[in-house]
Amino acid sequence: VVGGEVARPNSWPWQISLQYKSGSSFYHTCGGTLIRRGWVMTAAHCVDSQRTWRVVLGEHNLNSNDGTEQILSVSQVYINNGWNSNNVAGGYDIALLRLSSEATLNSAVQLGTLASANYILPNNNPCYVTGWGRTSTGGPLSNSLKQAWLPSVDHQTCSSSGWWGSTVKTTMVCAGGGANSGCNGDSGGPLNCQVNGQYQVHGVTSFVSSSGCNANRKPTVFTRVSAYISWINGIIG
Ligand SMILES: CC(C)c1ccc(NC(=O)[C@H](Cc2ccccc2)NC(=O)[C@H](CCCC[NH3+])NC(=O)C(F)(F)F)cc1
Repeated sequence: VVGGEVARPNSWPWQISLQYKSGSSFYHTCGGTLIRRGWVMTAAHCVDSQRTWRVVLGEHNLNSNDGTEQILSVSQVYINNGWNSNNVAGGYDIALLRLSSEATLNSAVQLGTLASANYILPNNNPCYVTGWGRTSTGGPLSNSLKQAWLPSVDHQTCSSSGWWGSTVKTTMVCAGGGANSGCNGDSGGPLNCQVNGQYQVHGVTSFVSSSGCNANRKPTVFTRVSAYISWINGIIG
């Protein structure tokens, strides 16, 4: 997350850290959202390689024991069939992870509320991007979970010339476009938007401009969760 601030610990209790094993250690690579006690939603581009994954719930500082963490392994990865790892602009950047056991829900670990099927955010809807991703283009990951104010940008604006043009599809959500943005390592995490006074998950962090995470008029682009509700329900039942 570029800009914004360190979040109050566990204030986004559905945010997870997706980590891969290398040698005898695990490393943060992406974010995700706990959507059922045994299921996590993330980006397809996070899990389209063969690795050993684990999910950390109730996490705040990646490098210290907060006392609220729950570490669960991943038993199955379901990548949307439309995903093409050679074309992030094609969309379908969404995947579900079946956990090996169920999370214990408490004040630090809660389920995210998904957007309603087919719901389209109005322009400039209040949203926050959250994650442990780079804090500047090419910079380091954040040790602690960060949040940044990132109002939605409607498709008409986001797909206009000077913005993303036809790279952005209607199955995506744009947010930001100024000094704040998501960045590498935030992938797969939630775009948390306030609808009817409740924070709901409307996006899965997908891509930013290769000329820089917070490039002007290149909002962070998210998979539009409301376009995939029936796919999600078909898998998790
Ligand atoms: C033209 C279109 C097909 C397109 C292709 C690629 C990108 N962006 C990218 O590829 C930038 C590159 C980058 C590196 C370092 C710093 C900033 C940006 N990376 C990204 O946007 C990666 C996902 C890449 C998916 C494909 N492997 N996502 C993210 O970093 C995140 F966190 F924002 F979700 C954007 C658009």
